[in-house]
Amino acid sequence: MTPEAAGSADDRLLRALAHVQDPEIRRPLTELGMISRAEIDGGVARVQVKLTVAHCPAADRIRDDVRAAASAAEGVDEVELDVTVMEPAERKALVERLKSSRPMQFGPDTLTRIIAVTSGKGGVGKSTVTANLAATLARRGQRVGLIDADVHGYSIPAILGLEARPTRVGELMMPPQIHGISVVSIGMFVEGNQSVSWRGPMLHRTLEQFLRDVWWGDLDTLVIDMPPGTGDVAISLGQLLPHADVVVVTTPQKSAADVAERSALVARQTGQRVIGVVENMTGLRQPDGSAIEVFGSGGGDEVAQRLGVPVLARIPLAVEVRSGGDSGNPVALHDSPASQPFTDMADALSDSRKSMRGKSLPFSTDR
Ligand SMILES: Nc1ncnc2c1ncn2[C@@H]1O[C@H](COP(=O)(O)OP(=O)(O)OP(=O)(O)O)[C@@H](O)[C@H]1O
Repeated sequence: MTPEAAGSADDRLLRALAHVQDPEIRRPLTELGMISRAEIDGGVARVQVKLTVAHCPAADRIRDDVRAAASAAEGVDEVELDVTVMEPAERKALVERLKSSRPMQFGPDTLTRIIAVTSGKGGVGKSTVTANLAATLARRGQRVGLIDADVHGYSIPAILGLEARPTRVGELMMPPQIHGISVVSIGMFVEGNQSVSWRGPMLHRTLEQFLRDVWWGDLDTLVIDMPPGTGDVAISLGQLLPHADVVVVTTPQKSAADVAERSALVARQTGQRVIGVVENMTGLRQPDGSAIEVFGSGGGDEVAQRLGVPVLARIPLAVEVRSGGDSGNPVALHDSPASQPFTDMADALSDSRKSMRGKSLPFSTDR
């Protein structure tokens, strides 16, 4: 007899249900108090599920997963499922439990790798690079979170084809998921296509909330799309996440190198570790194999050299990269020549992680 099959029928049913996770909270329903009844009576499994909130976007998935798990339990021929919603006091108790189980989600000893993607100026493809990096890591089976902190140019939801907003469970926010990535964007908190004109303290509080009140679950990597430049958000995130790794995106244009270097220096001043440069919009490949250097050449090397870090990847201009972002299906979701540079970037980041472990770095401000 397998351990699963041991014990009373009700115990067996409960153990089978313990494999079902809440897709947003990413913990077993049994642990979250979401299974309020589980019994087997003459081959009929009667299960009561309590959703955390009414209109829970994950309700259908939870219902299907519970039904499948209960059906698979030994001695079950039929499943009767009753789906209700937690009482406010039950929800409050759950939120308290969740909060106390992770007092500092991304504190200095977090196991989550934090990668902040920054650039000197706008329009160099920082959001495109960030979204495609997140998609590449998610395709590799990583649990990936993405914060779109680009206040004035929030474009991550559009690039990923995401319209949903976070679900509130008491004081916690459950981030919507798309392509296997949990996403929170400043754009999800403003109506329509309005611009955000918040001042520093308001931005700081919002970022703090993203890190504290959003339930990210256990992430392997948290990727952050920073606003271009050296403004309030860069400083706030430097203070909130001094242990983040920073990647600088630039075009090959030499004139872009100065501003790109400045954004990296701000990151360093807050103690963040600049780990490399990504050169985007490198050459436009022609059918004969040659490339037109639309934005010149050498910008990535120039920034990398000044900062003393490697060029992690060079991403050519490609119609597929642009159209993937326009259609909400980033190119990195599929294997193709245009998605290969993002694979290279993810490999280089993983190598940089390995080579950094246990090493002290040549910059006094780096950790
Ligand atoms: N490698 C590429 N090939 C083709 N088009 C690209 C490439 N990278 C980015 N783009 C396109 O360039 C435009 C700007 O990209 P994106 O919005 O990612 O830039 P950004 O640096 O995040 O800008 P901002 O900081 O102003 O929000 C988009 O239309 C995007 O599709």
